[in-house]
Amino acid sequence: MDVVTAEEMRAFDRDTIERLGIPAIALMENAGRAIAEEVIALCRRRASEAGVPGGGMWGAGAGAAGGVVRNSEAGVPGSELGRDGAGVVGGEARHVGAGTARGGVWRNGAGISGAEVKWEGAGTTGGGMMRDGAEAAGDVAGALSGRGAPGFGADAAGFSVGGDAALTLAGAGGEHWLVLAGKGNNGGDGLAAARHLREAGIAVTLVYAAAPESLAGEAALQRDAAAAMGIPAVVYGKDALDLAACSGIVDALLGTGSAGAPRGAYAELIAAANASGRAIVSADIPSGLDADTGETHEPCIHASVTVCLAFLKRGLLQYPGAGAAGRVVVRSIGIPAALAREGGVQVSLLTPEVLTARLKVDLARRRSPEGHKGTYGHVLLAAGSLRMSGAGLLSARAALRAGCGLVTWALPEKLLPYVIGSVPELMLAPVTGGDGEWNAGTAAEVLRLSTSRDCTAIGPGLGRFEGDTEWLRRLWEETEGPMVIDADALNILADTDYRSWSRRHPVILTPHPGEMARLAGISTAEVQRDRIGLALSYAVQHGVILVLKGAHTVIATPEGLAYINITGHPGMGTGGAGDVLTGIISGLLAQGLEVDQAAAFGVYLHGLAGERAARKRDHPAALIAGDIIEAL
Ligand SMILES: NC(=O)C1=CN([C@@H]2O[C@H](COP(=O)(O)OP(=O)(O)OC[C@H]3O[C@@H](n4cnc5c(N)ncnc54)[C@H](OP(=O)(O)O)[C@@H]3O)[C@@H](O)[C@H]2O)[C@@H](O)CC1
Ligand SMILES: [K+]
Repeated sequence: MDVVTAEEMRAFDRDTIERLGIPAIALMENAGRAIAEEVIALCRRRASEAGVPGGGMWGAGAGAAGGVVRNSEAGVPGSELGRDGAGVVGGEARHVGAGTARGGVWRNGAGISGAEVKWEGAGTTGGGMMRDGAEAAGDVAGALSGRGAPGFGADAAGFSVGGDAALTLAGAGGEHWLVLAGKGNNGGDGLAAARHLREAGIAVTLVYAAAPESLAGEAALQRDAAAAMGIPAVVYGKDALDLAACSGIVDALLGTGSAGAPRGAYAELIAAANASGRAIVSADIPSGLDADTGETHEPCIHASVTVCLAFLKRGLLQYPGAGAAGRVVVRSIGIPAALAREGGVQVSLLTPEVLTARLKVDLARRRSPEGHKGTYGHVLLAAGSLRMSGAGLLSARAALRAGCGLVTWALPEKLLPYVIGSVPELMLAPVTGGDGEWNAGTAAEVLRLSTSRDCTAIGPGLGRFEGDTEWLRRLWEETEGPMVIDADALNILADTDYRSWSRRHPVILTPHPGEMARLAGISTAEVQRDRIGLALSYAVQHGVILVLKGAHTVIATPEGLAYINITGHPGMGTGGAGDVLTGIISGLLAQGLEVDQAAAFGVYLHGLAGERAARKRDHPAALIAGDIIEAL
């Protein structure tokens, strides 16, 4: 699934309209319909959660409306893993559930679902929508075909008629939605949605943020169509308005054309919508969100559902924006997906589909029936010091669990008596250093050890020492095969301009945001401001694969491509989890995966294992790094 910037989105809009000749109003109509369908799906979900058959939530719905958000924020029903309920819903997700542990998360509603998920069926969030829809359609067909009447079996009925299930809501009369419309095309999308909601029997009131006369182009056409249908409208600041007096709110104030913090009436409406406690469905992005960076301006809509149009926007994957978007549904509006490929979109969501189709990873990790330990590669790990020997142990064990044939752990010799036997499958290679710390003189020993190894991982628990820059420089320039650099080895790099160092083989850097800040010479807050943008520019400028860890880890390549991972959960913020990731990536490299494959697949597997491990605990916070290894 492609992830775009606002500028890329505008180019694809233009291309579709001008080159393919699809009228802009057709795209807006499709957008409006998609938004209306998701509003109706939300009404159905909360009705079924409240045990009200078919809807009719108005009144009792006040609590339930807010409840969709509050419950998922508390991890219920969003996920037993305590995620914030922010998921991404989209077509490729249908590959997710099949045969992977991801299905478990998915069932809890914190995963990916989407338009196409409807075909996937039971056990998914989207499947819930479809079940409702299918039943509705079936009811109509059943009634019309005479099913149930004596002498007419279902198969005997030769004629049936289905309804427009996704735009049908039983008990719609109990709903009243406000559509907050800005004066741009985002507002136009909301106005188109209002007509479909009205058609479904839902009471709708339009709330214009600006004078309706200020709307232009397609948005003005939508304004006139809504008026011609007699949909009631108020103008903010002119007419009386109580945002709490409704069962839900469509946020169509600002989309990808917005710039900076919401101003004037827009800001006031956003604040009032958030304060209303009602469920909010955002058109394209929550108003107040920076569509590219994920920064949330003050104020920014806190949506229950965001109906993202055509392509996933970067800002919906980056925190805090990802937290403000709620459940994200990516809906097609008639802009061909191929435009993203042709347009050179750099960023993809790391789905199983992307792993197999774009990165050519064998998710099944098939092993040769005649394979032996030599077939699956040998990792050399230079890690651990007296006070941080556990980091080395975790990395080494994770590499073994990731499936490599052999791991040799090079460690200061004083550690040997303490770690010997703790992982019997490991080979230990003590290097000189009486005090349990690394020293500059060990470079030659590590180099000797590395000659017959498939990859080298350096850093977990390494510590800093006199002459460490020259030590790392030698390993960087002289080790054969790919290299993974983590933890203190990253801090060594941060203290020098290593771009002048020569290297014939690829390197993967795995910084957490603090290490990234040191590498890039900026603050951690600046790193987090636009993780995707920073990871991409750093990877390209430094010629490395960069794994920027944290919520939604970014994997960026020197060729300027990035993958955003959404497996994992906040319980994985625990000491040693990064050491485990280094081990997994190294273990995959040793098995012959290319650096981009090993980095992306490693991050993905690490998150999945974290999810599996957390499910075995009473609470995800109880997770420790060793649990992740055992869940691999
Ligand atoms: N054919 C297409 O293009 C398609 C577009 N689509 C949809 O259109 C959306 C993009 O539409 P858009 O480009 O019209 O911009 P949009 O987000 O509605 O806002 C612009 C308006 O907001 C105003 N404004 C800006 N910043 C502001 C602020 N901070 N605070 C207050 N006001 C601010 C600005 O006013 P100005 O400052 O110029 O006076 C301007 O009037 C996109 O997200 C998707 O939903 C889809 O349907 C697919 C087809
Ligand atoms: K919006």
